Amino acid sequence: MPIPTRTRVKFCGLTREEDVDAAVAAGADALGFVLWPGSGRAIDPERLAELSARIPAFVTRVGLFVDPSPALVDRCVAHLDLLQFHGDESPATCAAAGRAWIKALRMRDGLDLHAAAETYRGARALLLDAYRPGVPGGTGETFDWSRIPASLVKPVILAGGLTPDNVGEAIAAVRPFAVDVSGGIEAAPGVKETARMAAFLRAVRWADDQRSDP
Ligand SMILES: O=C(O)c1ccccc1N[C@@H]1O[C@H](COP(=O)(O)O)[C@@H](O)[C@H]1O
Repeated sequence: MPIPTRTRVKFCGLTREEDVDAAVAAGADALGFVLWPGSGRAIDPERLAELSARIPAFVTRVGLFVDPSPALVDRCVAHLDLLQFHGDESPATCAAAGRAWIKALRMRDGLDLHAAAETYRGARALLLDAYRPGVPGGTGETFDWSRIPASLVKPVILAGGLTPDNVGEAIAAVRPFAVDVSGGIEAAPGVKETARMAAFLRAVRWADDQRSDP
């Protein structure tokens, strides 16, 4: 797929009205809500409905799940534009709700991204995150970006330990379709910092301006 000249930005793990409003005002393309109860950033479907209702058109509302029950997805889906799966979900499970979806892959040794892109060909993109055994994501850790092949057939959303300080380098190295950040814009789990969100977006725009793609 063509490399975008503007890297899309998703802020994930929002739990507060003021952070949603600040993220939209700052210019985020997508906002993520963690619907996995094991996370310190988790919200329930009722809270999702409240926060999602504040988000204007053209900002994508993303729900993050880890091996969810069909009932949980059912209760959330009306408030979401896109589903993000971080567990061991099969392609059929990801597609079952009838919403657009993306699949998160943790970069454990031996992962074949070309094969995964084929397996999850129904995904709108692959989100690549760091691997820590026993933790489904959101670790705040980076991984070796040189492991990402340039020729993947799916758009890449780069995640894992991104911050305002390293996202420019990450974009230069990977040229992803989008970047996704949670811990790198937080004061505490689920509590975002407006200044860090703005700094992250500035760093992305600066990196985009440096690009010299054909
Ligand atoms: O944020 C969480 O708590 C979380 C829990 C389970 C799976 C994924 C989770 N977050 C996602 O992980 C990546 C990287 O996060 P970070 O920037 O390293 O903190 C990102 O996609 C988050 O949405």
